[in-house]
Amino acid sequence: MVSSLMQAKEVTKKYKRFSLGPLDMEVEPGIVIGLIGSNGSGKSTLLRVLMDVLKRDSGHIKFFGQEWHEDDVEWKQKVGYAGEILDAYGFLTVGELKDLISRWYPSWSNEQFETLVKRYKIDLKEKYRRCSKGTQKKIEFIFTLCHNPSLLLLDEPTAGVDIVSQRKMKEDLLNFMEDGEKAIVLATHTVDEINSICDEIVVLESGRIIHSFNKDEITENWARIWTSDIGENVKNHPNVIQYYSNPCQIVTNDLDTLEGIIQKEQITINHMQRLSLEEVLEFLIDN
Ligand SMILES: Nc1ncnc2c1ncn2[C@@H]1O[C@H](COP(=O)(O)OP(=O)(O)OP(=O)(O)O)[C@@H](O)[C@H]1O
Repeated sequence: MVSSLMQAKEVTKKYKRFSLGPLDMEVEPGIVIGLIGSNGSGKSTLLRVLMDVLKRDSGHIKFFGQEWHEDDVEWKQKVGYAGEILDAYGFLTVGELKDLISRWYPSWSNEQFETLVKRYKIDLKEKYRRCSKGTQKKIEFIFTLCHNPSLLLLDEPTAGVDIVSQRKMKEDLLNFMEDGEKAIVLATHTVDEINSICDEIVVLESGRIIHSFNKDEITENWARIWTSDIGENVKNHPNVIQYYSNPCQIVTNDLDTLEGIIQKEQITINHMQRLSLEEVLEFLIDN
């Protein structure tokens, strides 16, 4: 088993008014990474650069332990990428698209394709461009799964998808992860997806990774504490994310450390509550 399915080092991409990176990222087997950030923070650009759909300006990217030559296709055949790249083939029916795409993958499974087409109720005779946005998302999702990839890079795969299909997609992603050797990078704005699928969370802001956390660590360490008072040492502590003075309330990203500091300052803790994942994500994206 390779120790790293994808490794990016010092990767950059510059547009006229936006720069991605320099950025390091590693994807290990068995891990689902939720890539989050406000609109325009660079999530799609990052996935496109990783997939070589968009040429990077500098940096190194390895897939499956190797730095591939740009003409090599072997690594691309082991990665499932959903990033709205099928629009150019919109004049084809879904069935014709499948004929085209399947030829490119030696490990393509028609059986799995047929199962998923039934599961998501896709009409193979419909032209791709005539499919609704949500249906196009489902079709792209199906294509990413049918060639037995080891790594999925998914750009908001459930955006615009009906709730029943969203649930099915979540189930399919959890099944995909079952053998513990695969991985997913999932750009998403959906807290429920992060909650139910992701193990790690990477936060992008203005093209840079500003946080990278294990999800369980977040929910253990972030808390809101109501106190009798707030001294300067507490206010200025690096683990205090926000405070209010009336009534005294502190938001921290390290509960153990803050409890120690508060005790040392002889301040009384009146009440304490762990933050929900949603609240923490709002702080991470907003600050
Ligand atoms: N072809 C392009 N030319 C110039 N700038 C671009 C191009 N494509 C994207 N950008 C800019 O790059 C920045 C990042 O865009 P990107 O689509 O990667 O963000 P995102 O985090 O995926 O956003 P969202 O959550 O809205 O999908 C934006 O400021 C966008 O305007």
